[in-house]
Amino acid sequence: MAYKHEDLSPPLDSTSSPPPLFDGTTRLYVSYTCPFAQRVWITRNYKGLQDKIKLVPINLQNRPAWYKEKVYPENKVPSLEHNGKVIGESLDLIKYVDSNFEGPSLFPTEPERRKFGEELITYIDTFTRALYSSFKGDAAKEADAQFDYLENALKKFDDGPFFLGQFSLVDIAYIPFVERFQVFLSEVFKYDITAGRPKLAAWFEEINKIEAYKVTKTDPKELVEFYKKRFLDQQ
Ligand SMILES: N[C@@H](CCC(=O)N[C@@H](CS)C(=O)NCC(=O)O)C(=O)O
Repeated sequence: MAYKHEDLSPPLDSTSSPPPLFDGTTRLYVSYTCPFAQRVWITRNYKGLQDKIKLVPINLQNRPAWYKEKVYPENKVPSLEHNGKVIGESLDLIKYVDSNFEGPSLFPTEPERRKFGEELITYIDTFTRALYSSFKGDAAKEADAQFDYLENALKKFDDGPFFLGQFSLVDIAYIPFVERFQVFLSEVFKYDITAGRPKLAAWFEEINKIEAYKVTKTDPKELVEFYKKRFLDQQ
């Protein structure tokens, strides 16, 4: 199926009025640069739900007060307005969107693949935390350990280039963070995450061909500036 192109609307800020909340429209609130929101955005795109789930971008730096007051008291993105409720947490949301909407299934049925998929999804917080906290220390050493872990995981099922063979929620959970680490490690530490890791190289190449993901990618220059300030205290 051809990928359906959509124009992205500008983020809503403190001067914007709220959408007509709870009118039966399903809305996915995101920030275009948030890796957690990106997971749900990719899932929605891959399942071809552009017309069923309306994307509502929020400017997190200048947030509309109604977002916390009327939509999501946690005041974070992503959140999903569906069937009169609002739910959050990206890892729960990708499963929710996969199970409750039409489109290709993004989690296998075979028990061994499901179990491995759950393990990899559980590991992701360890993966991201270890890398973020290494930026002020030995980033290359930690990157070696974390990307070797992914390289090994990619060896488990060899009937496709993805973690569970075919493209799944596991790839979607990791890619927003791998995208950012790839850019930052390469730019600041001259570290190539795919060097000596053929499985990871193939995974990264294949995922970068997926239109549903490509349209969600973050601007690398802005990312480097943002991460330098946030993790290295550099202006
Ligand atoms: N555990 C949450 C994390 C979401 C999150 O931290 N989102 C950030 C943007 S990337 C946010 O909304 N931050 C605003 C805030 O914490 O006030 C998830 O997986 O959805």
